[in-house]
Amino acid sequence: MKQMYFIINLQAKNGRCRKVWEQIEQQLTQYGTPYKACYTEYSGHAVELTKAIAQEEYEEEKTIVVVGGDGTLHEVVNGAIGHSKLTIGFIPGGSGNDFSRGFGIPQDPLAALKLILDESPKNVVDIGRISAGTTSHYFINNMGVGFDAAISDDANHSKLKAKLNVLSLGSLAYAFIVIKKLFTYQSTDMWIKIDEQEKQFKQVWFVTLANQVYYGGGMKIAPNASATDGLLDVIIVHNLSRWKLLSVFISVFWGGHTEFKEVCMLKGKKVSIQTQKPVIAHADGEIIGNTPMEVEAVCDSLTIITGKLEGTG
Ligand SMILES: Nc1ncnc2c1ncn2[C@@H]1O[C@H](COP(=O)(O)OP(=O)(O)OP(=O)(O)O)[C@@H](O)[C@H]1O
Repeated sequence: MKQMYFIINLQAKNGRCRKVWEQIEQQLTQYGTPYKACYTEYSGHAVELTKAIAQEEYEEEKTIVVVGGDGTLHEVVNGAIGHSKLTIGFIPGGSGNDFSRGFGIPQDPLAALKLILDESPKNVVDIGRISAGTTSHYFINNMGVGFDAAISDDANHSKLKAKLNVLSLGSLAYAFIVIKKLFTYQSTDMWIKIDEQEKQFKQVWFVTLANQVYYGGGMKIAPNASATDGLLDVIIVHNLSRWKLLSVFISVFWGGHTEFKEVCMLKGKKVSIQTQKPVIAHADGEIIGNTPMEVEAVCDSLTIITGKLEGTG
């Protein structure tokens, strides 16, 4: 039988992931399912735990189930790269949970566990590789440069958001951060090369490279993205006033932003982003540094347990 490991971030969703894990633990005990539980103790720990599990001496394939948010999954993906005997499952326990939306995983923790225990379809999916200088970084959902990364940066450090999260009002704090950034963020010119085509874009607010449809907690940033097409969807928002940017940002919730002439929707395998001055970037909502960056869709690199994938017909 496959060895099953759980990597759990009890701090996800401001500590409310603990309740999710308690439910899962209870169910596993009821089923008599053997497993090992590993708890993350600090930021970056899930990368180390994943690498250690991958290297454990055990002949059979292993399944690592993440119980937490997209940030914890992001770390597990980065630890799992290059280990072909690992399969990854996910039980949503975070605030955003965009991965579960895009990869057809139920939001209900027990239903997500059932999907894993039923040996549901395993899909080999694409991921994105970001190269900046000598370092490489991987993402499963999306990466972004500019306004949205600046918002993620503020949100990750916001004391107000942490306090309001406890009262389930985290999105109020997020809206406050968006408005603040709307008045302070400075757009910049960028040179974006997609496969062999290079183009200069004036006053770019943000560029998102998406492997799946959702980001920012349910926003349909890339309605046509697919994690199995070998390509990244490239969304460039440029040359518009602060007020129009707000309309674009709001319309992303239902995918209406694609109708704006200032929103350029492209697809490609290799994308290079150069900017007039260094611009902050995120991968799956985690800040990873500044431009310039080279990004590539890496095919067939990760095996995950999913529901029905969007964009696969
Ligand atoms: N024990 C810990 N203490 C503090 N931070 C931790 C701990 N374990 C993991 N982390 C960090 O917590 C951050 C947020 O976790 P995660 O993304 O899983 O939850 P979330 O932010 O609530 O969900 P989402 O990303 O879906 O919105 C991650 O960047 C991770 O590195």
